[in-house]
Amino acid sequence: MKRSVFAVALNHRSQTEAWHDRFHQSPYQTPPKTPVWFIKPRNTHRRDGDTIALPSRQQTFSGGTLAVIIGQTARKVAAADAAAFIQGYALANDLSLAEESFYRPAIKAKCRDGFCPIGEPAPLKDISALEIITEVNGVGKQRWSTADLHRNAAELIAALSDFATLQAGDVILLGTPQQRIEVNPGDEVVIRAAGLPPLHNHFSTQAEAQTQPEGHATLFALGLNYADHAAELEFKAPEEPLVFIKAPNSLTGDHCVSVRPDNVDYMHYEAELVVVIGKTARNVSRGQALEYVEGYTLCNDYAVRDYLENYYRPNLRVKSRDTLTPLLPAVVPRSAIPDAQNLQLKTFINGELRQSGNTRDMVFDVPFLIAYLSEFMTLQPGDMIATGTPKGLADVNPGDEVVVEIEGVGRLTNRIVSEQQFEESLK
Ligand SMILES: O=C(O)C[C@H](/C=C/C(=O)C(=O)O)C(=O)O
Ligand SMILES: [Mg+2]
Repeated sequence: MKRSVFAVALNHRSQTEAWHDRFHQSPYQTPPKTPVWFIKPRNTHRRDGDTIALPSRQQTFSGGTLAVIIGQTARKVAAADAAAFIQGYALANDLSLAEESFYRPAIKAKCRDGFCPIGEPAPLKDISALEIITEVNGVGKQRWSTADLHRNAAELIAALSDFATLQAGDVILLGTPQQRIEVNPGDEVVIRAAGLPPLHNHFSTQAEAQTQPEGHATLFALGLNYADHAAELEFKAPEEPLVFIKAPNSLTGDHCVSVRPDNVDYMHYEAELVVVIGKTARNVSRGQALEYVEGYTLCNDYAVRDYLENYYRPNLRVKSRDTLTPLLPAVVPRSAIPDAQNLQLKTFINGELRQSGNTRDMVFDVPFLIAYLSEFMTLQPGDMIATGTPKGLADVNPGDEVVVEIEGVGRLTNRIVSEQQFEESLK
Protein backbone atom coordinates (compact mmCIF):
# COMPACT_ATOMS: atom_id res chain seq x y z
CA MET A 1 0.00 0.00 0.00
CA LYS A 2 1.41 3.38 -1.02
CA ARG A 3 0.81 5.51 2.03
CA SER A 4 2.40 8.50 3.68
CA VAL A 5 3.17 8.45 7.38
CA PHE A 6 3.06 11.90 8.96
CA ALA A 7 3.96 12.56 12.57
CA VAL A 8 3.82 15.57 14.84
CA ALA A 9 6.42 16.66 17.37
CA LEU A 10 5.85 18.71 20.53
CA ASN A 11 2.21 17.68 20.71
CA HIS A 12 2.44 16.37 24.28
CA ARG A 13 2.17 18.79 27.19
CA SER A 14 5.20 17.26 28.93
CA GLN A 15 7.36 18.20 25.90
CA THR A 16 6.32 21.84 25.68
CA GLU A 17 6.65 22.14 29.47
CA ALA A 18 10.17 20.67 29.40
CA TRP A 19 11.27 22.91 26.51
CA HIS A 20 9.35 26.04 27.63
CA ASP A 21 12.37 28.23 28.47
CA ARG A 22 14.41 27.09 25.46
CA PHE A 23 11.52 27.91 23.12
CA HIS A 24 11.62 31.55 24.25
CA GLN A 25 15.29 31.80 23.26
CA SER A 26 17.24 31.67 20.01
CA PRO A 27 16.80 30.07 17.48
CA TYR A 28 13.14 29.42 18.37
CA GLN A 29 12.16 32.82 19.94
CA THR A 30 8.55 31.70 20.45
CA PRO A 31 6.79 28.34 21.01
CA PRO A 32 5.41 26.72 17.83
CA LYS A 33 2.17 28.25 16.59
CA THR A 34 1.24 25.37 14.28
CA PRO A 35 1.79 21.59 14.49
CA VAL A 36 5.46 20.61 14.05
CA TRP A 37 5.05 18.04 11.31
CA PHE A 38 7.57 15.50 10.11
CA ILE A 39 7.49 12.50 7.79
CA LYS A 40 8.46 8.89 8.57
CA PRO A 41 9.55 7.78 5.07
CA ARG A 42 9.10 4.28 3.69
CA ASN A 43 12.52 2.98 4.80
CA THR A 44 11.28 3.42 8.40
CA HIS A 45 8.05 1.42 7.94
CA ARG A 46 7.89 -2.00 9.62
CA ARG A 47 5.11 -4.25 10.90
CA ASP A 48 4.15 -6.03 14.11
CA GLY A 49 6.61 -8.86 14.74
CA ASP A 50 9.44 -7.41 12.62
CA THR A 51 12.95 -7.31 14.01
CA ILE A 52 14.46 -3.82 14.01
CA ALA A 53 18.19 -3.17 13.75
CA LEU A 54 19.50 -0.53 16.12
CA PRO A 55 22.34 1.79 15.09
CA SER A 56 25.56 0.93 16.89
CA ARG A 57 27.16 3.29 19.41
CA GLN A 58 24.05 5.51 19.58
CA GLN A 59 21.18 5.54 22.05
CA THR A 60 17.80 4.76 20.48
CA PHE A 61 14.56 5.66 22.22
CA SER A 62 11.13 4.11 21.93
CA GLY A 63 8.18 6.36 21.11
CA GLY A 64 5.00 4.38 21.61
CA THR A 65 2.14 6.37 20.13
CA LEU A 66 -1.28 6.19 18.51
CA ALA A 67 -1.63 6.27 14.72
CA VAL A 68 -4.81 7.53 13.08
CA ILE A 69 -5.53 5.98 9.69
CA ILE A 70 -7.24 8.02 6.99
CA GLY A 71 -10.16 6.26 5.32
CA GLN A 72 -10.90 8.54 2.35
CA THR A 73 -9.44 11.51 0.51
CA ALA A 74 -9.27 14.39 2.95
CA ARG A 75 -8.77 17.92 1.69
CA LYS A 76 -9.38 21.02 3.85
CA VAL A 77 -11.44 18.99 6.32
CA ALA A 78 -12.86 20.79 9.35
CA ALA A 79 -12.08 19.20 12.73
CA ALA A 80 -15.80 18.79 13.38
CA ASP A 81 -16.08 16.64 10.23
CA ALA A 82 -12.86 14.66 10.66
CA ALA A 83 -14.44 11.53 12.16
CA ALA A 84 -15.90 10.65 8.75
CA PHE A 85 -12.35 10.54 7.32
CA ILE A 86 -10.94 8.17 9.95
CA GLN A 87 -10.80 4.50 9.01
CA GLY A 88 -9.35 3.36 12.33
CA TYR A 89 -6.36 3.46 14.65
CA ALA A 90 -3.20 1.47 15.24
CA LEU A 91 -0.29 1.45 17.65
CA ALA A 92 3.03 2.72 16.33
CA ASN A 93 6.53 3.29 17.59
CA ASP A 94 8.08 6.62 16.59
CA LEU A 95 11.64 5.49 17.29
CA SER A 96 14.24 8.22 17.54
CA LEU A 97 17.77 9.07 18.57
CA ALA A 98 17.91 11.75 21.27
CA GLU A 99 16.07 14.93 20.29
CA GLU A 100 18.70 17.60 20.82
CA SER A 101 17.03 20.30 18.76
CA PHE A 102 13.75 21.00 17.05
CA TYR A 103 15.16 23.77 14.84
CA ARG A 104 16.04 21.79 11.71
CA PRO A 105 14.35 18.55 10.48
CA ALA A 106 15.66 15.59 12.47
CA ILE A 107 16.14 13.18 9.55
CA LYS A 108 19.18 11.45 11.11
CA ALA A 109 17.35 11.02 14.43
CA LYS A 110 13.93 9.94 13.21
CA CYS A 111 14.20 8.45 9.74
CA ARG A 112 16.64 5.59 10.18
CA ASP A 113 15.71 2.17 8.76
CA GLY A 114 12.94 0.53 10.78
CA PHE A 115 12.24 3.58 12.95
CA CYS A 116 8.49 3.41 12.45
CA PRO A 117 6.82 0.03 13.03
CA ILE A 118 3.02 0.27 12.84
CA GLY A 119 0.66 -2.38 14.20
CA GLU A 120 -2.57 -3.80 12.84
CA PRO A 121 -5.51 -1.36 12.68
CA ALA A 122 -8.81 -1.54 14.54
CA PRO A 123 -11.78 0.81 14.97
CA LEU A 124 -12.05 2.67 18.27
CA LYS A 125 -14.96 4.76 19.46
CA ASP A 126 -13.23 7.11 21.88
CA ILE A 127 -9.53 7.96 21.97
CA SER A 128 -9.87 11.13 24.04
CA ALA A 129 -8.14 9.52 27.04
CA LEU A 130 -6.53 6.38 25.72
CA GLU A 131 -3.60 5.04 27.73
CA ILE A 132 -0.55 4.06 25.65
CA ILE A 133 1.64 1.56 27.50
CA THR A 134 5.22 0.55 26.65
CA GLU A 135 6.64 -2.71 27.99
CA VAL A 136 10.31 -3.61 27.61
CA ASN A 137 11.12 -7.31 28.15
CA GLY A 138 7.76 -7.78 29.85
CA VAL A 139 8.15 -4.87 32.27
CA GLY A 140 5.87 -1.83 32.03
CA LYS A 141 8.19 1.16 31.47
CA GLN A 142 5.84 3.95 30.35
CA ARG A 143 2.19 4.85 30.45
CA TRP A 144 0.79 8.09 28.98
CA SER A 145 -2.65 9.33 28.02
CA THR A 146 -3.90 10.95 24.83
CA ALA A 147 -5.75 13.35 27.14
CA ASP A 148 -2.40 15.14 27.51
CA LEU A 149 -2.01 15.93 23.81
CA HIS A 150 -2.25 19.56 22.70
CA ARG A 151 -4.12 18.64 19.51
CA ASN A 152 -6.32 15.55 19.05
CA ALA A 153 -6.69 13.45 15.89
CA ALA A 154 -9.49 15.58 14.46
CA GLU A 155 -7.55 18.81 14.97
CA LEU A 156 -4.43 17.31 13.39
CA ILE A 157 -6.39 16.04 10.37
CA ALA A 158 -7.83 19.52 9.95
CA ALA A 159 -4.43 21.21 10.25
CA LEU A 160 -2.63 18.86 7.84
CA SER A 161 -5.41 18.54 5.25
CA ASP A 162 -5.57 22.34 5.07
CA PHE A 163 -2.40 22.30 2.96
CA ALA A 164 -1.78 18.64 2.14
CA THR A 165 -4.49 16.43 0.65
CA LEU A 166 -4.53 13.11 2.52
CA GLN A 167 -5.35 9.81 0.86
CA ALA A 168 -6.96 6.61 2.17
CA GLY A 169 -4.28 4.65 4.02
CA ASP A 170 -2.27 7.71 5.03
CA VAL A 171 -1.33 7.78 8.68
CA ILE A 172 -0.80 10.49 11.30
CA LEU A 173 1.15 9.65 14.48
CA LEU A 174 -0.30 11.74 17.32
CA GLY A 175 2.83 12.43 19.32
CA THR A 176 4.92 11.14 22.21
CA PRO A 177 5.70 12.40 25.73
CA GLN A 178 8.97 14.02 26.72
CA GLN A 179 10.22 10.97 28.64
CA ARG A 180 11.56 8.39 26.21
CA ILE A 181 12.44 4.79 27.01
CA GLU A 182 15.84 3.61 25.76
CA VAL A 183 15.83 0.37 23.75
CA ASN A 184 18.87 -1.88 23.32
CA PRO A 185 19.79 -4.88 21.19
CA GLY A 186 18.04 -8.00 22.55
CA ASP A 187 15.05 -6.05 23.86
CA GLU A 188 11.46 -7.12 23.21
CA VAL A 189 9.25 -4.02 23.12
CA VAL A 190 5.45 -4.18 23.21
CA ILE A 191 3.21 -1.12 22.80
CA ARG A 192 -0.28 -1.69 24.19
CA ALA A 193 -3.59 0.19 24.41
CA ALA A 194 -7.12 -1.00 25.19
CA GLY A 195 -9.01 -2.13 22.10
CA LEU A 196 -6.00 -2.25 19.76
CA PRO A 197 -3.78 -5.14 18.63
CA PRO A 198 -0.44 -4.82 20.46
CA LEU A 199 2.70 -3.85 18.55
CA HIS A 200 5.55 -6.19 19.36
CA ASN A 201 9.06 -5.76 17.93
CA HIS A 202 12.38 -7.40 18.68
CA PHE A 203 15.48 -5.15 18.61
CA SER A 204 18.82 -6.38 17.43
CA THR A 205 22.14 -5.26 15.99
CA GLN A 206 21.14 -6.82 12.68
CA ALA A 207 17.83 -7.21 10.88
CA GLU A 208 16.74 -8.56 7.56
CA ALA A 209 16.68 -5.88 4.89
CA GLN A 210 13.26 -4.43 4.04
CA THR A 211 12.09 -6.50 1.05
CA GLN A 212 9.21 -4.61 -0.53
CA PRO A 213 9.09 -1.00 0.75
CA GLU A 214 5.39 -0.09 0.93
CA GLY A 215 5.14 3.67 1.06
CA HIS A 216 5.67 6.31 -1.59
CA ALA A 217 9.16 6.93 -2.94
CA THR A 218 10.90 9.42 -0.71
CA LEU A 219 11.60 12.91 -2.04
CA PHE A 220 14.53 14.34 -0.10
CA ALA A 221 15.35 18.03 -0.47
CA LEU A 222 18.37 20.07 0.56
CA GLY A 223 18.28 23.41 2.32
CA LEU A 224 21.07 25.91 1.59
CA ASN A 225 23.09 23.59 -0.67
CA TYR A 226 24.36 26.57 -2.70
CA ALA A 227 26.41 29.02 -0.68
CA ASP A 228 25.15 32.02 -2.64
CA HIS A 229 21.54 31.08 -1.86
CA ALA A 230 22.41 30.58 1.80
CA ALA A 231 23.92 34.07 1.77
CA GLU A 232 20.83 35.65 0.18
CA LEU A 233 18.79 34.13 3.06
CA GLU A 234 21.42 35.45 5.49
CA PHE A 235 22.57 32.00 6.52
CA LYS A 236 26.09 30.53 6.45
CA ALA A 237 26.62 27.54 4.20
CA PRO A 238 25.85 24.40 6.26
CA GLU A 239 28.61 22.10 7.59
CA GLU A 240 26.34 19.06 7.24
CA PRO A 241 23.62 18.54 4.63
CA LEU A 242 20.34 20.22 5.72
CA VAL A 243 17.96 17.51 4.57
CA PHE A 244 14.20 17.73 4.67
CA ILE A 245 11.52 15.54 3.12
CA LYS A 246 8.74 16.69 0.81
CA ALA A 247 5.41 14.89 0.95
CA PRO A 248 4.09 13.23 -2.25
CA ASN A 249 0.86 15.27 -2.18
CA SER A 250 2.94 18.30 -3.18
CA LEU A 251 4.02 16.71 -6.47
CA THR A 252 2.59 17.92 -9.75
CA GLY A 253 3.79 17.71 -13.32
CA ASP A 254 4.84 19.73 -16.36
CA HIS A 255 2.43 22.42 -17.60
CA CYS A 256 0.40 22.15 -14.39
CA VAL A 257 -0.65 24.89 -11.97
CA SER A 258 0.86 25.75 -8.59
CA VAL A 259 -1.34 27.47 -6.03
CA ARG A 260 -0.21 30.64 -4.29
CA PRO A 261 -2.13 30.81 -0.99
CA ASP A 262 -4.23 33.96 -0.52
CA ASN A 263 -3.03 36.61 1.91
CA VAL A 264 0.68 35.69 1.82
CA ASP A 265 3.56 38.08 1.13
CA TYR A 266 6.22 35.83 -0.34
CA MET A 267 6.10 32.61 -2.35
CA HIS A 268 9.24 31.89 -4.36
CA TYR A 269 10.45 29.43 -6.97
CA GLU A 270 13.54 27.22 -6.66
CA ALA A 271 15.09 25.55 -9.72
CA GLU A 272 16.64 22.25 -8.59
CA LEU A 273 18.44 19.28 -10.12
CA VAL A 274 16.81 16.04 -8.94
CA VAL A 275 18.73 12.78 -8.65
CA VAL A 276 16.70 9.58 -9.11
CA ILE A 277 17.98 6.47 -7.33
CA GLY A 278 18.14 3.38 -9.55
CA LYS A 279 19.11 0.58 -7.19
CA THR A 280 18.97 -0.12 -3.47
CA ALA A 281 21.69 1.81 -1.69
CA ARG A 282 22.89 1.33 1.89
CA ASN A 283 26.30 2.38 3.23
CA VAL A 284 27.43 3.42 -0.22
CA SER A 285 30.79 5.15 -0.58
CA ARG A 286 31.11 8.47 -2.33
CA GLY A 287 33.23 6.77 -4.99
CA GLN A 288 30.53 4.18 -5.78
CA ALA A 289 27.55 6.49 -5.35
CA LEU A 290 26.89 7.38 -8.99
CA GLU A 291 26.47 3.65 -9.81
CA TYR A 292 23.22 3.90 -7.80
CA VAL A 293 21.83 6.77 -9.86
CA GLU A 294 19.22 5.92 -12.47
CA GLY A 295 19.25 9.41 -13.88
CA TYR A 296 18.31 13.04 -13.38
CA THR A 297 15.26 15.22 -13.67
CA LEU A 298 14.33 18.64 -12.30
CA CYS A 299 11.81 20.21 -9.98
CA ASN A 300 10.64 23.54 -8.69
CA ASP A 301 10.87 23.45 -4.88
CA TYR A 302 8.45 26.32 -4.20
CA ALA A 303 8.39 27.81 -0.69
CA VAL A 304 5.80 30.01 1.04
CA ARG A 305 8.03 31.92 3.43
CA ASP A 306 5.09 33.41 5.38
CA TYR A 307 4.56 30.01 6.96
CA LEU A 308 8.16 29.48 8.11
CA GLU A 309 8.54 28.67 11.80
CA ASN A 310 11.79 27.77 13.50
CA TYR A 311 10.65 24.23 14.19
CA TYR A 312 11.85 21.55 11.78
CA ARG A 313 12.54 24.50 9.46
CA PRO A 314 11.58 24.47 6.60
CA ASN A 315 8.37 23.01 7.96
CA LEU A 316 5.93 20.94 5.90
CA ARG A 317 3.43 23.85 5.78
CA VAL A 318 6.10 25.78 3.80
CA LYS A 319 7.37 23.02 1.53
CA SER A 320 4.80 20.20 1.29
CA ARG A 321 1.74 22.08 0.15
CA ASP A 322 -0.43 20.55 -2.60
CA THR A 323 0.87 21.53 -6.11
CA LEU A 324 4.07 23.20 -4.85
CA THR A 325 6.55 20.64 -6.16
CA PRO A 326 6.30 20.55 -9.94
CA LEU A 327 8.54 17.69 -11.13
CA LEU A 328 9.46 16.82 -14.71
CA PRO A 329 8.25 13.23 -15.20
CA ALA A 330 10.93 12.30 -17.75
CA VAL A 331 14.19 11.03 -16.23
CA VAL A 332 17.34 11.55 -18.28
CA PRO A 333 19.54 8.45 -17.92
CA ARG A 334 22.81 8.90 -16.05
CA SER A 335 24.71 7.88 -19.18
CA ALA A 336 23.42 10.97 -20.97
CA ILE A 337 24.76 13.30 -18.25
CA PRO A 338 28.53 12.82 -18.11
CA ASP A 339 29.00 15.46 -15.39
CA ALA A 340 25.99 16.37 -13.24
CA GLN A 341 28.19 18.79 -11.35
CA ASN A 342 28.51 21.17 -14.24
CA LEU A 343 24.98 21.97 -15.41
CA GLN A 344 23.43 25.40 -15.86
CA LEU A 345 20.16 25.98 -13.97
CA LYS A 346 17.82 28.79 -15.02
CA THR A 347 14.40 30.11 -14.02
CA PHE A 348 12.35 32.37 -16.27
CA ILE A 349 9.32 34.31 -15.05
CA ASN A 350 7.04 35.33 -17.91
CA GLY A 351 9.99 34.85 -20.26
CA GLU A 352 12.45 36.96 -18.21
CA LEU A 353 15.57 35.22 -16.83
CA ARG A 354 15.39 35.62 -13.03
CA GLN A 355 17.63 32.86 -11.64
CA SER A 356 20.84 31.44 -13.02
CA GLY A 357 23.37 29.12 -11.44
CA ASN A 358 25.49 26.03 -11.99
CA THR A 359 25.46 22.70 -10.18
CA ARG A 360 29.24 22.98 -9.71
CA ASP A 361 28.40 25.41 -6.90
CA MET A 362 26.64 22.82 -4.76
CA VAL A 363 28.01 22.73 -1.19
CA PHE A 364 27.49 18.94 -1.07
CA ASP A 365 27.62 17.20 -4.43
CA VAL A 366 25.46 14.28 -5.58
CA PRO A 367 27.90 11.48 -4.60
CA PHE A 368 28.33 13.02 -1.15
CA LEU A 369 24.56 13.26 -0.62
CA ILE A 370 23.95 9.64 -1.61
CA ALA A 371 26.77 8.43 0.66
CA TYR A 372 25.52 10.66 3.50
CA LEU A 373 21.89 9.50 3.35
CA SER A 374 22.69 5.83 2.73
CA GLU A 375 24.80 5.75 5.87
CA PHE A 376 21.65 5.69 8.00
CA MET A 377 18.80 5.03 5.55
CA THR A 378 18.26 2.48 2.80
CA LEU A 379 17.62 4.37 -0.43
CA GLN A 380 15.32 2.52 -2.81
CA PRO A 381 14.79 2.78 -6.59
CA GLY A 382 12.54 5.76 -7.28
CA ASP A 383 13.71 7.74 -4.25
CA MET A 384 14.74 11.24 -5.29
CA ILE A 385 17.04 13.96 -4.00
CA ALA A 386 16.25 17.57 -4.91
CA THR A 387 19.72 19.03 -4.57
CA GLY A 388 18.97 22.65 -3.65
CA THR A 389 18.71 25.95 -5.48
CA PRO A 390 21.19 28.76 -6.25
CA LYS A 391 20.59 32.45 -5.51
CA GLY A 392 18.06 34.53 -7.43
CA LEU A 393 14.76 33.97 -5.67
CA ALA A 394 11.79 36.23 -6.19
CA ASP A 395 8.11 36.35 -5.36
CA VAL A 396 5.65 34.91 -7.87
CA ASN A 397 2.00 35.84 -8.32
CA PRO A 398 -1.16 34.42 -9.95
CA GLY A 399 -0.85 34.56 -13.73
CA ASP A 400 2.94 34.20 -13.74
CA GLU A 401 4.41 31.57 -16.03
CA VAL A 402 7.43 29.93 -14.35
CA VAL A 403 9.90 27.94 -16.44
CA VAL A 404 12.74 26.02 -14.83
CA GLU A 405 15.44 24.78 -17.20
CA ILE A 406 18.48 22.64 -16.52
CA GLU A 407 21.07 22.10 -19.24
CA GLY A 408 20.84 18.59 -20.69
CA VAL A 409 18.02 17.60 -18.33
CA GLY A 410 14.91 19.46 -19.45
CA ARG A 411 12.46 22.29 -19.11
CA LEU A 412 9.57 22.44 -16.62
CA THR A 413 6.76 24.92 -17.08
CA ASN A 414 4.03 25.82 -14.67
CA ARG A 415 1.62 28.63 -14.00
CA ILE A 416 0.76 30.29 -10.71
CA VAL A 417 -2.91 30.47 -9.77
CA SER A 418 -4.66 31.90 -6.73
CA GLU A 419 -6.48 29.73 -4.23
CA GLN A 420 -9.75 31.09 -5.55
CA GLN A 421 -8.87 30.22 -9.15
CA PHE A 422 -7.82 26.73 -8.07
CA GLU A 423 -11.03 26.13 -6.09
CA GLU A 424 -13.04 27.31 -9.09
CA SER A 425 -11.17 24.84 -11.32
CA LEU A 426 -12.13 21.96 -8.99
CA LYS A 427 -15.85 22.60 -9.32
O1 LIG B 1 14.48 29.72 4.85
C1 LIG B 1 14.23 28.52 5.05
O2 LIG B 1 14.21 27.97 6.14
C2 LIG B 1 14.00 27.63 3.89
C3 LIG B 1 15.32 27.19 3.37
C4 LIG B 1 15.12 26.26 2.23
C5 LIG B 1 16.00 26.20 1.31
C6 LIG B 1 15.84 25.37 0.10
O3 LIG B 1 14.84 24.71 -0.17
C7 LIG B 1 16.99 25.38 -0.85
O4 LIG B 1 18.03 25.92 -0.45
O5 LIG B 1 16.81 24.83 -1.98
C8 LIG B 1 16.16 26.54 4.42
O6 LIG B 1 16.10 25.32 4.56
O7 LIG B 1 16.87 27.30 5.11
MG1 LIG C 1 14.91 23.99 -2.23
